[in-house]
Amino acid sequence: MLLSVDIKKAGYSNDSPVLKDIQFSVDSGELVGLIGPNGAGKSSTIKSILGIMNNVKGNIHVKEYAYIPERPIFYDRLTMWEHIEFLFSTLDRDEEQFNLKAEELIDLFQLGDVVHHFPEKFSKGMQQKVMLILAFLKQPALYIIDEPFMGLDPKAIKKLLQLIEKEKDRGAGILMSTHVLDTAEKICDRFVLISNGKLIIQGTLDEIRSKSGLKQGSLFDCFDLLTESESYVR
Ligand SMILES: Nc1ncnc2c1ncn2[C@@H]1O[C@H](COP(=O)(O)OP(=O)(O)OP(=O)(O)O)[C@@H](O)[C@H]1O
Repeated sequence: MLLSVDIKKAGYSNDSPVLKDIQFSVDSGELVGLIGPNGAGKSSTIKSILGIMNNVKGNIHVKEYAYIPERPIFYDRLTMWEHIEFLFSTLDRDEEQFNLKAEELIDLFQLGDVVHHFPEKFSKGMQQKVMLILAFLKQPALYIIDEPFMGLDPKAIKKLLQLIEKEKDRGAGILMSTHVLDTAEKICDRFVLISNGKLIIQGTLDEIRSKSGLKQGSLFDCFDLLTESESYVR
């Protein structure tokens, strides 16, 4: 198991939890989609896993990971290549192979012309590509990816999906939060649906279809139905 989450309660302050009873796991070779409406608690779940949420009750076990945030963050005085060199200095890898892989990824995302520029000055999509390059260079056991599809152009998305497939074949696990349900439906092995800080349902698309009574439904149809009935319960 690369990630196991058992959150009893978590919140930004002690007295008002934003997450309650959230349990799921990610195994080797799996892509798990973390989905839910705005404000459902996806980012808070990810923050709890990263250990940056102060008030978490429960148990979270996580193997070595790379986190790809929705809003990229860089060292403002380092060029893109210096970020790559810095990453190398933290890993125990063969330099020649690492640099070859770096060049391959830079070419793949067509950032060769700006390799010695500061990512701070890049467009949002270019910044996201740099984050992806750094994460895929690290080759961790687990990837935690926060909404990768919003800033990337369609070609970059296709390349990202190919990289994800390769990493799954290597045995990596991936937890990915997203609102892009038609893409999620095609690529995720399982889904964890949260709403109002609670786990509504989890499983494969077929399991979610049968639990929601929509045998032919799309992920969006199931999501729509399940989050609607959730608000009736409240
Ligand atoms: N820094 C914060 N301080 C206090 N409350 C917060 C903070 N960030 C988020 N929240 C609250 O936690 C709840 C869950 O928000 P979260 O950001 O986890 O949702 P999300 O599912 O990631 O939403 P979105 O799809 O809009 O990104 C919301 O009620 C939100 O108001």
